[in-house]
Amino acid sequence: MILAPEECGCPLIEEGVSIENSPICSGTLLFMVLLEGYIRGRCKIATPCANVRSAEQLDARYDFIVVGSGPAGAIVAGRLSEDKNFNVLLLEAGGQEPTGARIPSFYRAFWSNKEVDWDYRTEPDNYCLDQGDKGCPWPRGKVLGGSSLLNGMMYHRGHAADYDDWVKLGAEGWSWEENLPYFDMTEGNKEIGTIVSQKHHSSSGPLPVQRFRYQGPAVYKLLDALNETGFSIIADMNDPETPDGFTIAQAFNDNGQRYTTARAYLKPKSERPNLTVKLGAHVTRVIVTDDTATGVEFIDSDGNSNIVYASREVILSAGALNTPHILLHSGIGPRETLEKYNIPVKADLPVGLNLQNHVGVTVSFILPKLNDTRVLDWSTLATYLLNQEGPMASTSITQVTGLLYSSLADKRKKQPDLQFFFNGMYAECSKTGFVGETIDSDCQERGTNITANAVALLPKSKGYLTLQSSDPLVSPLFYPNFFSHPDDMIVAKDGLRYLKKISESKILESEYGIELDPEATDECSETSEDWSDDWMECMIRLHTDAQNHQLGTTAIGLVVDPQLKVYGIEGLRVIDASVMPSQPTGNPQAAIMMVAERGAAFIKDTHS
Ligand SMILES: Cc1cc2nc3c(=O)[nH]c(=O)nc-3n(C[C@H](O)[C@H](O)[C@H](O)COP(=O)(O)OP(=O)(O)OC[C@H]3O[C@@H](n4cnc5c(N)ncnc54)[C@H](O)[C@@H]3O)c2cc1C
Repeated sequence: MILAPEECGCPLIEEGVSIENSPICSGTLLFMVLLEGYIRGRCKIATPCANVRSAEQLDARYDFIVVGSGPAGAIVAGRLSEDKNFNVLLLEAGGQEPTGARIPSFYRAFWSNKEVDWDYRTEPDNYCLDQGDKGCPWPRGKVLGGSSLLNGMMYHRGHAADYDDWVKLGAEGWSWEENLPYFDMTEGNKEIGTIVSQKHHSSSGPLPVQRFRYQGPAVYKLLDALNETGFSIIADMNDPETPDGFTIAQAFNDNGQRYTTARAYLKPKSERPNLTVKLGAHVTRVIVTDDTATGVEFIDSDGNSNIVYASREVILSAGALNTPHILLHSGIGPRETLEKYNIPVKADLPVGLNLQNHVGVTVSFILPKLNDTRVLDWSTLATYLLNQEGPMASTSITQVTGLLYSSLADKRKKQPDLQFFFNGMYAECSKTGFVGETIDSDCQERGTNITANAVALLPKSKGYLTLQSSDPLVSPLFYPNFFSHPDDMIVAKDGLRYLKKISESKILESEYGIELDPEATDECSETSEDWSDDWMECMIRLHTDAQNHQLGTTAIGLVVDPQLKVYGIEGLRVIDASVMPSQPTGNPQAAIMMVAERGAAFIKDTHS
């Protein structure tokens, strides 16, 4: 490993998965090996003194056991351990945060890497047909920081009407006004007064939020094209006065790096002796004795089974796909499922049902007037290493997003039901680091490839997850039932009509010569006219965009009460995306963090 000649204050430990063999940049490439060494050797990026370390030994008993260190679990463990009287254990199945994941432009680099991604897939049905019969990919972080280590970092609180919908679904006390102070508790916005207003943001929370340090010409060209097409360009998608339009999103990042809740809320043991973090601890079940959760069972990284007890509460924050899995193996779930797998029933509850996710469609375009060359090279790397600036400090055109109304939306509610994303031109891979290296050497004439997504934010289709084995280490089965409600298809097609308009912009035509990518559209274009109704349906089935915003699997009112306590079981709460009764209309991490702050406050109120 090549170390920078800086003094870090703590030893630089080589840990966490490397980007060298990332599927985005397949093969071991000398340039990427060198880059990995440079990144790990930079104190400002590796921050060895601030990192949380995994405990070697555990006590037999803690006051609280929190399962999962994603956006929710890290906040719960962090907040509870602020009280010196509480002894808190945080168990996380995954390992240390890879240093490379801090680089915004590498945000896709760890997807499908089984060392940091649960790498789930839905059961095959009539969607995501471009995946063959493999279902839709659902990346999920299995690592300190959870899915906030794999995500696009966009900061969005959703709209007031989203939370009014929660109240209607039984989440008493969870209205927009009641949630606002908890949104504020998490957010450390660094652009108040410049990009966004104090009225809708807070600067006092521990999680830094701001635009990426780098935008670049492609981002501004795209915004010009959107403007030309007639869409509003807004400064802040969290401002209720400008609910629809396109913007450069603010994101969870600081000093040119991704910032996870684990990094913001969990402290090294030296700073917080009452907080113990154990990595590589895969929790298999909650131990329930006489209707009370008394501890958990987990398998450690050596494959040994362990039990650890909780004097006060067990809190499940393993995410919307894994929390219900743990509950089912603990005997909490639909009786029929539990009996099928000979799991003694502790509480007959609809765990795993009500699975919801945003869903839409991906369209690929080529830009023949733009050379198919890599953004990452020696000069980009040098800029990043010196000042954490340049293309590596951003997610390229992915930082642009938009919220619009479909034909089915009720505009009076100021709750846009379509979101748009763009992908491509990332500084994420290079073989040699030479300026001008082409991406696809067989097809240099083709031009740069980008994709755009239109996503339904209030889908009416609901799915479920269930067990496929009595072995808790075997993943559950996911049946999202995408587009089972016909309205969702109408909304997705409206989204495609917007994308058509955008792709016809004069700016995109004159600057880039934009056209549909025949490789990704031919299958539909052979049977129907481009952008016709049939073509759109074909595209939606083939190139389904199954988002990563799963929630609702242990919803308030169904499985937990409004204080997030599991019905019928003492000492057990769920605090993560699972409890959200319906979708926020936007990226959900900010809302999940709000849920975590509220959940931690409920626990403190109960036990202080
Ligand atoms: C690719 C991708 C892009 C996204 N982009 C955005 C975005 O730009 N903005 C946004 O707001 N949201 C985004 N999201 C969504 C957001 O990241 C998730 O909704 C959020 O991370 C969920 O938080 P959580 O705490 O509920 O669960 P998770 O983040 O999934 O965390 C759960 C944690 O629990 C651990 N765990 C699970 N099972 C066990 C077990 N049995 N034992 C021990 N530990 C366990 C996991 O390893 C994980 O660390 C994206 C998600 C993905 C995957």
